[in-house]
Amino acid sequence: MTDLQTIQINTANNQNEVDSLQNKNPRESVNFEPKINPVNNLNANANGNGAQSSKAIEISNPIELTWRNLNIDAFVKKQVKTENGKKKNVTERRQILKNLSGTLKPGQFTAILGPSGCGKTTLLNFLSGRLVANNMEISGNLLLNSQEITDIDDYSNQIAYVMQDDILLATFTPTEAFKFSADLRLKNLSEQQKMERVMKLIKELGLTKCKDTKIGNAMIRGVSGGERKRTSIGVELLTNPAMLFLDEPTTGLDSSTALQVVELLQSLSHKGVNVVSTIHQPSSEIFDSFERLILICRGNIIYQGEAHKAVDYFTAIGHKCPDFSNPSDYFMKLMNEEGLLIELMQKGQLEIKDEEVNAQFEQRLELFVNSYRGSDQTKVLDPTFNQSLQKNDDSFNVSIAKQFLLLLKRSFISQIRNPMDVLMKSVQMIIFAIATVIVFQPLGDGLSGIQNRSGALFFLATMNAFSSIQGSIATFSVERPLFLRERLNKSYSVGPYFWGKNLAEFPFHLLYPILTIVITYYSIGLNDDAAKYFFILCAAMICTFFYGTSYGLLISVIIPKMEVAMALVPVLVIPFMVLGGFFVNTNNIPNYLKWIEYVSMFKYGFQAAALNEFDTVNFTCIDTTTHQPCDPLAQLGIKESMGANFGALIALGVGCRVIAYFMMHLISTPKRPKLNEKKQIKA
Ligand SMILES: Nc1ncnc2c1ncn2[C@@H]1O[C@H](COP(=O)(O)OP(=O)(O)OP(=O)(O)O)[C@@H](O)[C@H]1O
Repeated sequence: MTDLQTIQINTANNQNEVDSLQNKNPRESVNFEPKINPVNNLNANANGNGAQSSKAIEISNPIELTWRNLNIDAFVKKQVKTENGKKKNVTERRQILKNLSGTLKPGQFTAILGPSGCGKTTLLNFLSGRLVANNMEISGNLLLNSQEITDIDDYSNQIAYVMQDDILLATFTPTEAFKFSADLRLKNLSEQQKMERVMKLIKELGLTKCKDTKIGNAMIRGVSGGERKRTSIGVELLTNPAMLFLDEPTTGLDSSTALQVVELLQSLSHKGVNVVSTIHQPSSEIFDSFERLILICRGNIIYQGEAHKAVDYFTAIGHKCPDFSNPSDYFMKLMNEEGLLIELMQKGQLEIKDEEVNAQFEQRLELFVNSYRGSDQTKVLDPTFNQSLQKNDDSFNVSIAKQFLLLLKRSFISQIRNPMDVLMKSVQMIIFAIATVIVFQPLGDGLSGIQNRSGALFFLATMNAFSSIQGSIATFSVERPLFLRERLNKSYSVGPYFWGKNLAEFPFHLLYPILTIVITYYSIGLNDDAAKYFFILCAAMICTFFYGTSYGLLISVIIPKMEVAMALVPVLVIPFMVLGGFFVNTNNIPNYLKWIEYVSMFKYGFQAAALNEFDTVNFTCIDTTTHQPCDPLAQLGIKESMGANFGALIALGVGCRVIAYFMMHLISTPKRPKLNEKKQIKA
């Protein structure tokens, strides 16, 4: 690498630096020397030495992102009263971002600040290609290295996004999380190169101390909040993105951890990454580490430029930040109606009305917007880079087969690393099985024998169906954010995830039903004429469990919130149970409810179990209606054969999984509003 290519970027306004970047071969990798590297300092502390680590982050194609006259409107429905006093639904256009122009340059750390609801997240999500909404209209121009583009998503392999919440697999360590991401996304590197990159990144991010500690969650004790955030950032840095977006990365962290994270972002920018972050309530130390600052107020930019010049700028327009106070706190007060109200009250205006405060705030905002538009800040927003960038090809990084193997392995490891989960479910099943033994043993003979056997078998089917549905909802609901994040990253396709997950969970889906039958079968005295009856009941309960997990998976894919899905379980399951052939004789079910009976996992599970049980057991009782020996199967109204019951359980289970698979596709490819596409809105 030539000296010219090893550049320290501080501000891209320096024309020499811009020229050198533009003239270099785009395929060649530039290793941006950090001006300061607090992460290495962190490292040095963690490792007890000051050795400089070699760099894992090398930016090959710097990205400069520019937007002009950007307007984002949302169409929202609201109710209004008509002249005759009636209520009417109308659709209102609400301006979220108002004619914004701006630029984000490589080698800079830009912070976006503004009060809640001002449009920070909307801007960040639009610029990163993550804006998801079907009620938005967007107009304006978007330029990437001076080239007009229509969709930033076409360049998503050069852009990374770190969400506000750290969505990581709790049972994995930072090393494993990085390695998994590297295996999926870095197909051109050998195993050794991938491992080297992972280890370098761990070092650069100051994660050496906790590299083999589980990431953890509320249930599993794991790494600290700051380490988790740095792991989240690291997972996105593995692909050497030229641009990094972060949504409120310091939220929920204590001040010193937040500062460490911001210092990490600063050091990344010094390596050439274009770092952009929304930040909530930065301390003055954090504010000092911003290079560029964008202040947004009610959808308008009111400051865009070097962060350290912001205080002087606002002083010049009549708003001096008091000495020794945090500039970001002061700006937040300026951009907030409540801030103005406090100001007015401090000046003795105690009786001021809300409308008056709002009017004064509007005046203040107008002053800010006009001053900004007339200032030098708007004169330096033109693009300065013109190095061409390659669009993504649509292929995944590794083959579908490799994705499947990696996801299968991860799912399996995640299951066995969660012994508490397996233990809790097993204990639950054991308790239910013991309860069955206590209640139903001995089963007896005659009419009561038939009743007890039917009851015991229906209880076994119910136990397996309920626990499988609830377990499946809990599993996917917890995994859902991770699945969505990885899908947004284009890490893998839905198929490998789906098959990997299903296959990894399969052994556990055998374990629970077998456990219940092993405990109950001989203890309560079910059909012991031949061993095959034991195995057939096991198979019937496994198929019931399979259908239950499939149905639970479908519920959890359709209903995003686990609490809601769990709360709805009784409504979504009890009808199947009531019409499952035990409580109501199948001959008595009205036609319009028959469809519930036909898809009931309780019905087929119970019927298969009953056919198995009553195949050979003879009862010493006489049916009072027919005056014939009792025929339990006829009494229960069972018409389907054993094969039909097994077939129905498997077919319905597969059906639910197929629908769940397509729903997974749907939820992980959300609709994004297109730039300059007019929206047809019904009045
Ligand atoms: N799809 C949408 N439909 C209607 N209004 C929306 C939509 N998305 C965002 N908004 C509104 O746009 C405004 C800006 O939202 P945004 O999430 O960008 O704010 P923010 O500055 O990030 O706020 P916070 O700091 O609280 O997250 C808010 O008033 C929000 O209610």
